[in-house]
Amino acid sequence: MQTTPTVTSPSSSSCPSLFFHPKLHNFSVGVTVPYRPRSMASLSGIGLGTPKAVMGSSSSSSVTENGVSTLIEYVGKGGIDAGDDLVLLIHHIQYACKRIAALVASPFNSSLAKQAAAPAGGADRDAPKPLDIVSNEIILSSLRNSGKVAVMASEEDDAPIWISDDGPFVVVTDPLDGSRNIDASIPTGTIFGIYNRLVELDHLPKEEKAQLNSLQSGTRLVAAGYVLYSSATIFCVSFGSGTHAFTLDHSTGDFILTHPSIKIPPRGQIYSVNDARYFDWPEGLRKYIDTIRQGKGKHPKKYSARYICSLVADLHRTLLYGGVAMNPRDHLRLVYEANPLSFLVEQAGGRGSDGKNRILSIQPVKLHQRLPLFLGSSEDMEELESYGNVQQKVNPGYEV
Ligand SMILES: O=P(O)(O)OC[C@H]1O[C@](O)(COP(=O)(O)O)[C@@H](O)[C@@H]1O
Repeated sequence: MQTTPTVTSPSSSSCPSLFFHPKLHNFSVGVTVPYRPRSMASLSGIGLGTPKAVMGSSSSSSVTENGVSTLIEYVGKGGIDAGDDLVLLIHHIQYACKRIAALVASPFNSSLAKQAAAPAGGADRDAPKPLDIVSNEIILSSLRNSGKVAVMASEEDDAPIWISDDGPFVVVTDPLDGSRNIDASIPTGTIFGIYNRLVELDHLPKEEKAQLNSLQSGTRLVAAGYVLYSSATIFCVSFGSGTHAFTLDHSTGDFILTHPSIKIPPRGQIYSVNDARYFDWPEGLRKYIDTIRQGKGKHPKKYSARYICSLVADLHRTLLYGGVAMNPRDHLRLVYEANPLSFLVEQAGGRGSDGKNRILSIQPVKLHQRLPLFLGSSEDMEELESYGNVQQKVNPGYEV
């Protein structure tokens, strides 16, 4: 029998002391404490410009006199002023993600990374691993502690969990994506999307309103983000005005704005797909990949392949370098993977599609709905879709 490791609440003394915790630091909404880096020397030369240059013209400055902005300053009153409720929620999400970052990197948790016990009839490559379950518990406890969440819908739970009647937000999440490769220290990530609670559904039974609140269309996202656990821990987020990435400064426990207003290049030179599946692909997708590999597409350069097999990591690279990241079979989930990531890509100037339709305009009908996913540079996406038949219908199930 598989035992689920217990997760202590963030307020317990087992929290790594390195990390900022709202309760321990007497966090109170509305009070903005300017970030004071411990050592400015360690921050010089990281490419942070003047406040205006850092924030772009559409946002008010969220950068302190030191020229450095933390995630919390960015969302707070000195920055985009996302509202006290959302600031508090983001505070708790970033705290949870710092705990997950510590967990996936810890030498003491290698047993947690192992595959879940194989069920009778063979191993299920999609079965949750203990680290998935612990990460889910970490996120859930942070959302509960925020007091700002009505419902959490997670990849790891069969149904959404109703948390609080008066929480203003709904959170959808994949707590630890890419965990199948974690034994080899491959990058992993947390994905989340935030919606407003639909107050018009308040009168419904909990189960029903939990479900309907979680099935909101991606066009209604208030914010979305991912946290990449890799050589750096990166919190990439959008509140509907650009996509911005913050890198964890391990010396202070703060996420520092390092990639303001990310603009995905309109055209890249990289495609990202599991091309061992080539012979299960439809004609259109084969032709597209064959064409760009040979430099015979609209961009007269030979494309390179990169595939980590970890969605957050593959998307992060695509956002920065351009190109297209895809999983053409019905594998990735609309609600807590495709929608939040498409929101981020669109906010960076790119596109998210199932090969035919814009992801954000697809109405979810069930929580764990799967679909083909294509994310990337606008020109690459347009060229890909022009091949028509790019969705992989053959889905035999793959062992690895
Ligand atoms: O086996 P495929 O089709 O290459 O799928 C790999 C994809 O599956 C994922 O591991 C997600 O699958 P899970 O949500 O089941 O963990 C992604 O991180 C990765 O991009």
